[in-house]
Amino acid sequence: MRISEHPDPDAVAAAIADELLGLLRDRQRSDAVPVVVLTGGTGGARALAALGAHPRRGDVDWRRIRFLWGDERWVPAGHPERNDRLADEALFSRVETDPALVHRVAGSDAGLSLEDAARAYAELVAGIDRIDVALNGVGEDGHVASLFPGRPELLAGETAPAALAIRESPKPPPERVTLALRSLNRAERVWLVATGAGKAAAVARLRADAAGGAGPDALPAARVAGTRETVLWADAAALSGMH
Ligand SMILES: O=C(O)[C@H](O)[C@@H](O)[C@H](O)[C@H](O)COP(=O)(O)O
Repeated sequence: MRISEHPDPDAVAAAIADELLGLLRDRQRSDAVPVVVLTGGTGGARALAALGAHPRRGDVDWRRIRFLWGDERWVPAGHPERNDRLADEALFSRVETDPALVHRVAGSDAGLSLEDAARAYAELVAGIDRIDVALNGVGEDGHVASLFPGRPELLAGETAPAALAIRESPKPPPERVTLALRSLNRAERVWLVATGAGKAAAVARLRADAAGGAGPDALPAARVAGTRETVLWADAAALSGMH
């Protein structure tokens, strides 16, 4: 795991936006349609805002980028608590995307059960053959997406569905759809985002878990790793737990 340390949360977001733009531009230069998995949370929101405000956002064709979400809250489409709403407000309002490539999880008002929505998303994700970057905010308990410590979803191995229904989430709202670990781990690059002193304990533990081989009892944030790279984007406060 590479650690990219920055002075504060805005500097972390700016650095992620810079690197992501460069990656998207390089992939499009080789005629690819890059695939990015977005995240919720304040870290994710700041990164999206930095992207949407980036002076070089015009260097990429946003209509030729495929977007997924690492997780989504089971609330109606357009609800303020939706993770895709963060992207709508911070980024998609500033660039032109192709809605057919923006893969939103069904809203709880779509007439599907939570399980059916998770199954539908799993089928969609299973059909995507390459994921370039998966952005993951890290929770204070070391969760990523809606994969929380000690939950059975973490034990679901390679035979698990690509996306899962989550009930009784310790982080409200209680019901969510999340990508499974194995889906996040298909990403070439897994980028973890953690800022603030509140994340210091989780960051210290995830670094130790990752260094120790990230067995089944490791934090969820330690169990995600890109096939090409894993980067922890953090500020000094979140990294303060190791000194
Ligand atoms: O749906 C969600 O809540 C997010 O996807 C979640 O995984 C988030 O990224 C972490 O909880 C970190 O959130 P903060 O960056 O706000 O601490």
